[in-house]
Formats: sequence, C-alpha cells, structure tokens
Amino acid sequence: MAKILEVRDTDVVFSAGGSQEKKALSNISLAVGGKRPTITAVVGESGSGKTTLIRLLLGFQQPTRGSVLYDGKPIASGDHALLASFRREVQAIFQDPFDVFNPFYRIDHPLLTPLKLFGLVKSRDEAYARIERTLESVGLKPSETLGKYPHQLSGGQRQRVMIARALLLDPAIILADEPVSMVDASLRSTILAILYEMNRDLGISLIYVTHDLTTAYQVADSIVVLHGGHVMEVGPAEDVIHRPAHPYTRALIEAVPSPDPDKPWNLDEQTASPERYLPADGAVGLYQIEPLRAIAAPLRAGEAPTSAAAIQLAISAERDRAASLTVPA
Ligand SMILES: Nc1ncnc2c1ncn2[C@@H]1O[C@H](COP(=O)(O)OP(=O)(O)OP(=O)(O)O)[C@@H](O)[C@H]1O
Repeated sequence: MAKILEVRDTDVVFSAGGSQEKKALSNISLAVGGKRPTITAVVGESGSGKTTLIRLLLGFQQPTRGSVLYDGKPIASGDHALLASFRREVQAIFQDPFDVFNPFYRIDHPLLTPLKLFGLVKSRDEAYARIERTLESVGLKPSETLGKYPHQLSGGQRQRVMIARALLLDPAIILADEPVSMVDASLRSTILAILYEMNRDLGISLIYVTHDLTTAYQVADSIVVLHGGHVMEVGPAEDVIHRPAHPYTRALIEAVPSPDPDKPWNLDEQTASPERYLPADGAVGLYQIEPLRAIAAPLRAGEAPTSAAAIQLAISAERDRAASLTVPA
C-alpha cells in the first residue's frame, strides 16, 4: 500500500543573526500519500514558508520541533531501508530547472544516474528504453532531447526533463515547488496538465507549492493557505475558493488578477463556453477556467464535449504543439 509522508506538529526556527530568531514554520501538520492519490496545493505569498516546508518534507531541513515521518517512521531515524525507499519513492520538481542540471553534462547523465543508483535497470539499453518512454510521456521527443546540453534546451523542455527524471523512478509522491512560475503561460498549462495526469493516471500524490491561487484551484483537491509560517486555512479546493473562511484567504482571492478588469474573478461561470477563455494563439487562459480535476473521465466517442473536456482537449493539443517544436542547434 502507498506510504504516507507526514510532518507532525513541526516548527522550523532559523537563526537570524545574533540572538535573533526567525520562525519560518509554526505548528505545521500535513500528510500526503496513502490509499487515495491526491493533489494538495500549498499556497502562500513570498516568505510564507513554502520552500521551507518542501525542504522539511524532503529531509533537507531538520525540524526545530516535531517530526517528519515516512511510512509512520521518522526519516531521521537512521533506518537505511526506510531512507532508501523514501529517496526513490518521494521525488521533487523545483522552480528553476537550470539550477538543477550540471551544465557540463549532457541531459542523459541526470536521467541515467538515478536509474543506475537505485539498480532499476540491468543494462544501458534497458535504461535508454525506459528514459525514452518517460520522455515521450511528458511530451518530449527523445531524439531531440538526449545528447543535448541543458543550455541547448528551452526552459519548458528542461522543466519537462526534470519531471521525466522524477517519473523515471516510479515515485509514489512528488513535491513540486513552484514548478510553473518560470515558464510562459502556454507551457504552464502543459506542465499543469502533466502534473494532473500524473495524479489521475499514474496514481501519484502531489504537493503543489505555488503563490498562484488560480492554478492551485485548477489542479488541487485540497488547498493549504500558508502565511507567515502558519496554516491560515485548509480544506477542499472548492470550499477554500468558493467559501473562504479566513479573512486572509478572502484577501488573497480578491487580489487574484482578472483578465478583464471590468469583470471580477467569477468561479460561478462554470457552464460558460470554454472558447472565451482560450486566447487566439491556442494557449489556455489560466483564469476563470474550470478546474482540471472536474474532469472525471475521458470523452467517449459520440459524447457531446463538456466545457471541461473541451479545455482538456485544448491542453492536449497545446502539449502536442509544444512537443513538436524543434530544438535550436
Ligand atoms: N536558511 C535560512 N536562514 C534564515 N532565514 C531563513 C532561511 N531560509 C528561509 N528563511 C526565512 O524563512 C521565511 C520563509 O522562507 P521560505 O523560503 O520558506 O519562503 P517562501 O514562501 O518559499 O518564499 P518565496 O516564495 O519567496 O520563495 C522567510 O522569512 C525567509 O527569509
């Protein structure tokens, strides 16, 4: 059964010079994984503690109080078997894919290394077959990706290679720290759709960290609102957005920009035609669209497209378009 990754009653306090202290996280409890794969969005402004939370969940940051548990056991317990499964089953996707890749290695290197490290393949051919399959699953052409150096790929391609790298290890949980904040709007849709499909089709649980409530609403089952290291509000995405309980959440929602300044962010217009949200260049508008999670099943032949399904098709078309772009030499 899928394991649970959990932080329980944790504080993280940093030294802020001299006797000064900065409490980056206060009394945080959060769990992800388990039987039903979910997407949990952690939403907060700059400095709210989002990255500290991800670092805590990855075991890169020690809690000052409380514990980080995987499969019910503290990851800091020195249990090597637990740590090995944690390192393979819990993967991360970061904001800036350029930071992650060593510029002196071809893109093949960071894809081959974890496969070898975890003993997941018996031969180089098997490794490449697996890598090629995974690259294709995130909309990349292996022939245009492998053998290249990181700077020869676009930001969106690098981001997808990073997602492929996480997927190669067949993870149960993915922690995505602002995975779309450095890419343009059309790639944002593509990458969000990939994250959504990882959850729906591969049964991976995700924590999606973002400062953007609209994309959180689009993909997440539940939303955690973080402010000053405290959880302000947590609940199903529908409730947090439509019926925010905390004044801070209400303020965040009111601050979401609308594509039409004369029109407020109106999530009640879910039955409206989706075409109005699709800009002429085919990129899917991120505002006022229906949540991807509303799509329960793919379209069947002859079935009238719902507006949500039409958006999904537009996203797929956009992904195909992005995948067909050739890499400049
Ligand atoms: N190593 C550190 N030493 C001291 N203070 C830190 C350290 N890391 C983070 N902080 C502080 O903790 C708070 C939370 O930082 P964190 O990076 O988690 O926020 P964030 O929500 O990810 O912000 P952003 O969206 O800008 O990346 C901030 O006030 C930050 O200055």
